[in-house]
Amino acid sequence: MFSAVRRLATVPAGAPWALGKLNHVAVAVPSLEKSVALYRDVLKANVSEPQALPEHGVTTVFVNLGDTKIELLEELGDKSPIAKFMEKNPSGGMHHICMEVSDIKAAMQQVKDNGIRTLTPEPKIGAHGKPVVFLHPKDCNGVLVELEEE
Ligand SMILES: CC[C@@H](C(=O)O)C(=O)SCCNC(=O)CCNC(=O)[C@H](O)C(C)(C)COP(=O)(O)OP(=O)(O)OC[C@H]1O[C@@H](n2cnc3c(N)ncnc32)[C@H](O)[C@@H]1OP(=O)(O)O
Ligand SMILES: [Co+2]
Repeated sequence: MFSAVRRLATVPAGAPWALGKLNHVAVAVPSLEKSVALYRDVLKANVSEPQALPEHGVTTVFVNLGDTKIELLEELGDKSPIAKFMEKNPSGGMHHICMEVSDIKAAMQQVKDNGIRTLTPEPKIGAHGKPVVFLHPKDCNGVLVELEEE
């Protein structure tokens, strides 16, 4: 937590945690292969290898864009959290944004104190091996928000 705080926005005196940069914008897609062809072959972006994350019900590919990323998400398994979204948006669409926080438990407490629902009671380990939590889109202006501890 302490080394991360140095990289993040200045923590105001007395504040237990700080919001950092935009880590990624996630796009749910029907075919990772076709999306990778767009970003890697047409747009010439630096693109990671696919990573299957069965515990999250998705396979991810990261498009590296300097200091931030696009996360491409494809459904994995029969209980994928993006299944309904893909039914509603068969050609894909913007799925969530992910912002960094210096202390995820403190950030969760703060959002809960402000009536914002977290989608799990505890953080999970996300695609970068760091703790992540999602906030309900209905409490965040219609946007699904992921917080990642850095
Ligand atoms: C790889 C790990 C990690 C990382 O490290 O980066 C990831 O990013 S994993 C990504 C996939 N995982 C998740 O998205 C987990 C959190 N999401 C969920 O738990 C669910 O997707 C959800 C947000 C609770 C939605 O559940 P769902 O069953 O799809 O739909 P509902 O119909 O119950 O939705 C309720 C309501 O919310 C609207 N909605 C749903 N998804 C989104 C969205 N992505 N953006 C904005 N709004 C969304 C949905 O339309 C419903 O609204 P109404 O139709 O008005 O009722
Ligand atoms: Co994400």
